Amino acid sequence: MEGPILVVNCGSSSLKIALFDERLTKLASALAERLGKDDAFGAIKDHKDHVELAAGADHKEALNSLVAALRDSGLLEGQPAAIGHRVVHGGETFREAALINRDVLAAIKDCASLAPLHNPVNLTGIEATTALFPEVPQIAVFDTAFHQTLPPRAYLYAVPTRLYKDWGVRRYGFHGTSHQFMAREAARILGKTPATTSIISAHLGNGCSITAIRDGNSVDTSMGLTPLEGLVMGTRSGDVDPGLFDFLANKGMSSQEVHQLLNKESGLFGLSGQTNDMRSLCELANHGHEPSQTAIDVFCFRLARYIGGMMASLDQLDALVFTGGIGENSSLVRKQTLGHLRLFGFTIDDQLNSHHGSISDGQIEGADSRFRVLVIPTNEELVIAREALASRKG
Ligand SMILES: Nc1ncnc2c1ncn2[C@@H]1O[C@H](COP(=O)(O)OP(=O)(O)O)[C@@H](O)[C@H]1O
Ligand SMILES: CC(=O)OP(=O)(O)O
Ligand SMILES: [Mg+2]
Repeated sequence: MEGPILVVNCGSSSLKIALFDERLTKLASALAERLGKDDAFGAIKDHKDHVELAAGADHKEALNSLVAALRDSGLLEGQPAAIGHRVVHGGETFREAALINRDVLAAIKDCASLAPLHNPVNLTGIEATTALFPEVPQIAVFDTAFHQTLPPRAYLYAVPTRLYKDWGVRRYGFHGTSHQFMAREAARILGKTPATTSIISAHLGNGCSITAIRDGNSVDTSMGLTPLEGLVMGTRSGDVDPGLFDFLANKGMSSQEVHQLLNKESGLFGLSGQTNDMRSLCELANHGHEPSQTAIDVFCFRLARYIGGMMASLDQLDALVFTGGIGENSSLVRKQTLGHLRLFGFTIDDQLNSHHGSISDGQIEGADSRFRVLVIPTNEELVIAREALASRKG
C-alpha cells in the first residue's frame, strides 16, 4: 500500500487526526482544541509538539495546519492511501461504512439537523481533505451504523407513528464505533467470539452513552434521536422531563436558548457550576466543594439506573465494560456506580479497580461478583482506520 491511512475525527470544537500503516499500527497523531475560540490550540506527535493556530481557527484551518505540520516533521510523505472520517449521524441510511461520493455527502447533509453540533463539522472535515487530497478515496464511518440492529421496541418513542414515518423521529444511538470495539475486545479478553458475547458497554467521555450488546448486536442504547438523550455528560443534560421545554418556553426562552442550555451549559458543568472535567471535579469534591460532589453523585446514579435498565435487553451478561476518558480513568466513578448495583450481584475489587490494567486484562470485579466487570481503552481511530483499509481493499 502506498501511503498511510489518515483518520479524521471532527468533534464539535476539536479535531483529532491519526495516521496508520497497513498493519493498523499508529504512526502519528495530532489534535486541535478550542476551535473557533481565541485560544485555539494545536499539537502533533501524540500531542507533544505545539502547532501554531490562528486565533479563532476553524476545523478547516486546523486540518490544513496539522497536515502541514505532519508533512514538515516527515511523518506524512506524499498522499495518504485512504482517508477515514468519523461521521456522527447517518440516520437509517447507513448500516455500515460508506465510500464518500456525491450521494453519500447529500445523505450526511440530510442528517445534519439531527446532529447539529457534529454533522456540519464532519462535512467541513470531508471538504477540507477533499481539497488537500482530491484523488484519495474517502470513507465515512458512522456513529449510528452499529445501532441499526436495535429492535423497534427500543428505537420507537411513544409518540404518534407519523413522526417516525414522516420525519424519521426515533432513537438512533451514537458512539457505535466505540461500543462495537468494546464488544470485540471483551470477547477477545473472555476467550469468546463476538457473535456469542453479550455485554453492557459504558462509553464515558465528554459525550457519554451506554449500550446493551446481545450476541454482538446493539439491542438498546441510551442516546436517542440526537446525542443529547441519556446519561449525564460533560456539558449535556442527558434525560430531562420533556415538559421542561414547555416550562422554559413559558419563561420566555427561545428554542435556540434551550438548545444551548441543555447541550453546552448542563451536565457536570451545569451541576457543579465549575467544570465539565471529571478529573477536576474529583479534586474539587476532595476539597469539600459540595456542588462538585453532587455532580459526581448525579452522574454515577444516572449511570447505575441505565445499567439496570440495559439488563432488560439481555438473556445473559458476559461483562459490564467501562471505557472513554472517565470510564478508563476514574476508579471513583466505577466504584460509586457499582455501589448502586449490589442488588444485581455486582461487586468490585478495590485494588484491581485502582490499579486496573496492571493485573489480568482490565478486570476489576470482586471474587464474589455475579458478573465480570472490565475496563477497556477505546480506540475509535483504529476502528475507522480498519474500515477505511477494508473498503479500499474491497
Ligand atoms: N484520571 C482521570 N480521572 C477522572 N477523569 C478523567 C481522568 N482522565 C480523563 N478523565 C476525564 O475524561 C473526560 C474526557 O474523556 P475523553 O474520552 O478523552 O473525551 P472525548 O469524548 O472528548 O474524546 C473528561 O471528563 C476528563 O476529566
Ligand atoms: C456523539 C457524541 O456524543 O460524540 P462526542 O462524545 O464525541 O461528543
Ligand atoms: Mg468522545
